[in-house]
Amino acid sequence: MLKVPPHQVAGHEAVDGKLGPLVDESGRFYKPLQDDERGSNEVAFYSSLSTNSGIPEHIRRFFPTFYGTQLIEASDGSGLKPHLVLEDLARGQVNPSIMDVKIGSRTWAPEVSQKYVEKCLKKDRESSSLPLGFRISGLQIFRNKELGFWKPGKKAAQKLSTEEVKLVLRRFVSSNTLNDLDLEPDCGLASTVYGGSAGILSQLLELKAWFEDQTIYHFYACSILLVFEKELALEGRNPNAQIKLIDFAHVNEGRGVIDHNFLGGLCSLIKFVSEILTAPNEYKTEVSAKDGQKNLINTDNGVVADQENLINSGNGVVADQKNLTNAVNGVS
Ligand SMILES: Nc1ncnc2c1ncn2[C@@H]1O[C@H](COP(=O)(O)OP(=O)(O)OP(=O)(O)O)[C@@H](O)[C@H]1O
Ligand SMILES: O=P(O)(O)O[C@@H]1[C@H](O)[C@H](O)[C@@H](OP(=O)(O)O)[C@H](OP(=O)(O)O)[C@H]1O
Repeated sequence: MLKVPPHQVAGHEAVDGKLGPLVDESGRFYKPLQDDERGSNEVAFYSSLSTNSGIPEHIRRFFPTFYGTQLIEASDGSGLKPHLVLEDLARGQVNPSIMDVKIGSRTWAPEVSQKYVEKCLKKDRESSSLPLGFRISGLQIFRNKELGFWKPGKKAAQKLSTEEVKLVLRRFVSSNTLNDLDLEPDCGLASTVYGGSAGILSQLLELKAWFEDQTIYHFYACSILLVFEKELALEGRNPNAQIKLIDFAHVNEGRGVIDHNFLGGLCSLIKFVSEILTAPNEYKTEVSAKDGQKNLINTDNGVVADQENLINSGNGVVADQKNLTNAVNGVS
């Protein structure tokens, strides 16, 4: 039986009669091919990845397993449609915390139309993509069984300012239950999730080492998905923290040139994650130095003006505007 992915955090969604991905019980994720060249590009990328002997084995694990394409009933009722068949990265996870981080300060490939450049540039400007080289496309953070997930709307997630992105990266690995009384995230799970030889930082560094050398592909508008099971981390067990690259509709040939756009964004993400490990309390200092809530709320890109999207969190976690503002800013 195909169903809407229970843990999708960004991208096109199979809701309200729209076209989006589906999952089955055997652990497969079916992503519909978009009718334009984005669909064929993504198939071409996965096919090339499967056959390219230049990709080291330890790097292949950062990509979802690809099982080809299949005609299945599309979620929008339009009938049979070709779908990419991928490994479901949330399979077997009970309450996964997930963050989709779109890498690169520039999200369009060369030789696209001026209209498309303008569309992307607008989003890059309105998000942290330009200043940071990446943006959070969407996320969910498990709080606890009673409260469920903290899942801000996609639009609001994408408009987080630099300070808010730093806060959310801390919040992602915090063990406090993230309600409006939390003054700041405790980063209690940082060493288990971000740190250690199998942790997210170590994986990001491994990926970076490949990007410092590889000239096969240029990954425009591609994301790194960060996933882990918070409940396992809280129990002191291995939280299965992993990073995976997803969304290859805009991958181009590298033609002997390193992917400096992706590499720059990856280094920027690595820097923030490293800082959380070395100085988990630094955010507290920044907040007080900036007169706390007032300055953080009045961000220059209007995150808090987008309250409606944040409140409409899909699973009703954020109950009201006040909680939301506090949730985003980490202040009460
Ligand atoms: N293989 C996978 N397994 C589980 N979840 C996935 C997988 N691939 C993608 N997702 C989920 O779906 C979301 C969207 O994925 P993706 O970016 O590939 O779709 P998209 O519709 O092309 O997105 P966009 O509109 O941003 O281009 C991700 O944020 C993630 O939550
Ligand atoms: O992140 P959001 O707000 O969901 O917005 C989507 C996101 O920017 C995708 O990257 C984009 O697809 P491309 O990158 O492939 O252009 C898609 O365009 P679309 O609506 O034209 O499919 C947008 O709707």
